[in-house]
Amino acid sequence: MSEEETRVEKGISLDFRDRMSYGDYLKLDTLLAAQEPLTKSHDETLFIVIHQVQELWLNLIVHELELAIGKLRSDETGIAFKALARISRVQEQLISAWDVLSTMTPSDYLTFRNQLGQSSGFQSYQYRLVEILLGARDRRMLGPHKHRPEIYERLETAFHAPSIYDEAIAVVARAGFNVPRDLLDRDFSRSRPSSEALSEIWLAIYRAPQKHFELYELAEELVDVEDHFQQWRFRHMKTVERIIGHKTGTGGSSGVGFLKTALEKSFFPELWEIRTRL
Ligand code: HEM
Ligand SMILES: N[C@@H](CC(=O)c1ccccc1NC=O)C(=O)O
Repeated sequence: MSEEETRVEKGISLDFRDRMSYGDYLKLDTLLAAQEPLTKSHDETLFIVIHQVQELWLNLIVHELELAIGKLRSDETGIAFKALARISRVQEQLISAWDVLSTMTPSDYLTFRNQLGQSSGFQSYQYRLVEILLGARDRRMLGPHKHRPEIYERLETAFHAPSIYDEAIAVVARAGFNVPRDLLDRDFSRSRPSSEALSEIWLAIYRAPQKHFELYELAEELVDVEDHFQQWRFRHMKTVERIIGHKTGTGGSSGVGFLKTALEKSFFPELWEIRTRL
């Protein structure tokens, strides 16, 4: 073994020129060149970084959700649980990022808000994809992505496929519960009303957790993810109120009023509804 090879083996190579380096591997030049404020406003850098960090975490959430959906389908529930637990931890990061953005005051934001034109969070396709993978089925939300065919197709594909909740319900059916056929064989692109039959099944699982431990754990992992999702929505709404009050949004909505109505949406209604009845 040459002297250089021995050094590499010990992890102390001194010659980095033609080897993979930290910056190359992480594409840091690209990553750190991606903060290009449109104004000289000091706080615009914070605004850009917060959004970029959120999009990076959303990317990981999509990656983990797609894994979890596939693993539930093949009854590898342990791997799906691990992915769902990781998603919850990532969501904690997303939620605490609002604390950083809250250091921006209304007057700070108004120094560059005009430059944002009509762009808004409505155009975050990763956020929309996460909602769709969790089970949201509101076709109107695809509209802002029509001009980007590849992204639109990805959203459409997820829109027509079973969500994580649809797959969880199929796991429950395969475990022997009498899930109505119309919940299993259905047009997954349609939202469905809350199902009393499904609530009864979750009630049975929650009343005998030891007997159905895997399903009970699955349900609680899902509740954790929705709980965190709602916390994110709430912190977004409150941060927006704190920064722009009740001004209308750049995306054309009423602003805070719209964000408050989004708080009423639930991905897994039966899992929340049964809690009163236990
Ligand atoms: C100063 C900070 C922010 C303000 C004032 C703000 C304001 C708004 C408003 C008013 C809306 C409604 C759409 C509209 O009419 O514009 C909206 C939607 C949205 N915003 Fe923000 N936002 C801020 C920061 C963020 C950040 C950091 C993210 C993270 C990626 C984000 C993601 C979203 C998403 C995903 C939506 C769509 C929500 C839905 O359809 O339910 N926003 N935002
Ligand atoms: N909707 C915001 C603008 C906004 O927040 C925004 C603009 C451009 C890129 C990302 C944004 N963030 C999320 O809504 C506003 O009405 O001030």
